[in-house]
Amino acid sequence: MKNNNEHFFLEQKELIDALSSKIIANLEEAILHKGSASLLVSGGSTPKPLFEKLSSFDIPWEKVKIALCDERWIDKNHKDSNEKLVRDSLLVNFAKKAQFVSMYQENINIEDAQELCSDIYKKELFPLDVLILGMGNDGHTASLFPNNIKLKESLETLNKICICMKPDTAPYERMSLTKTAILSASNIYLHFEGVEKRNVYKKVLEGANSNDMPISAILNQDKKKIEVYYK
Ligand SMILES: O=C(O)[C@H](O)[C@@H](O)[C@H](O)[C@H](O)COP(=O)(O)O
Repeated sequence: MKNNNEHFFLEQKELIDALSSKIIANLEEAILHKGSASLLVSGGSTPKPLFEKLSSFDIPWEKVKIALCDERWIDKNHKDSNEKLVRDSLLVNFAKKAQFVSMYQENINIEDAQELCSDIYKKELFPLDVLILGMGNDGHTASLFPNNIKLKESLETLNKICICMKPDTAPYERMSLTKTAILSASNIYLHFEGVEKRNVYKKVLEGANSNDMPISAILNQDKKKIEVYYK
């Protein structure tokens, strides 16, 4: 693997302790240097314990803006909404004071919302300080899905920050950061757990095609070093 740093753990607790400490250190450094920080997180089931741990650190969260790498285009109160997950598990404890910047825009067609989301992210969150990606068993990351009609554009565009995609293999239309936007972040983490995902990761290390496994486009590049935390 090109530039990346791997951190393998046998226990979830060890992984969460190590990853959360790194993220908190990045946020504190950004706050020290710029007076504020942005933290971009992913949804799904893996990050919940990490979110809970992060929320327990007593840092100046009022100077931190939190947002999503990708969102399902459903009501904010829907059980599968990533915003709901973040509000319920990260914007609690000390992190209650952080500001959340929504990706989901109510009553707007997802196609029409691409530009609006890009503008909001540019104004509120850029430059991105810390970004955490997850990975699916099919090799998707954020909402960049394999063999999708919009995948090529999402991996190649240099101008767009947000792009919408309708996965063939997962429910709901999604809004996602593009590859360019993801790689613009100063500190990029990939967090995954379990044997199936370790097998996907192995295929990516062997050079899997990014059309089949979009995470390959993030890991197999020379622009940014990715910190990979896994068990
Ligand atoms: O909204 C989403 O679905 C995500 O942001 C997605 O990219 C996620 O990180 C992976 O699908 C892993 O999800 P799990 O942790 O549930 O396996």
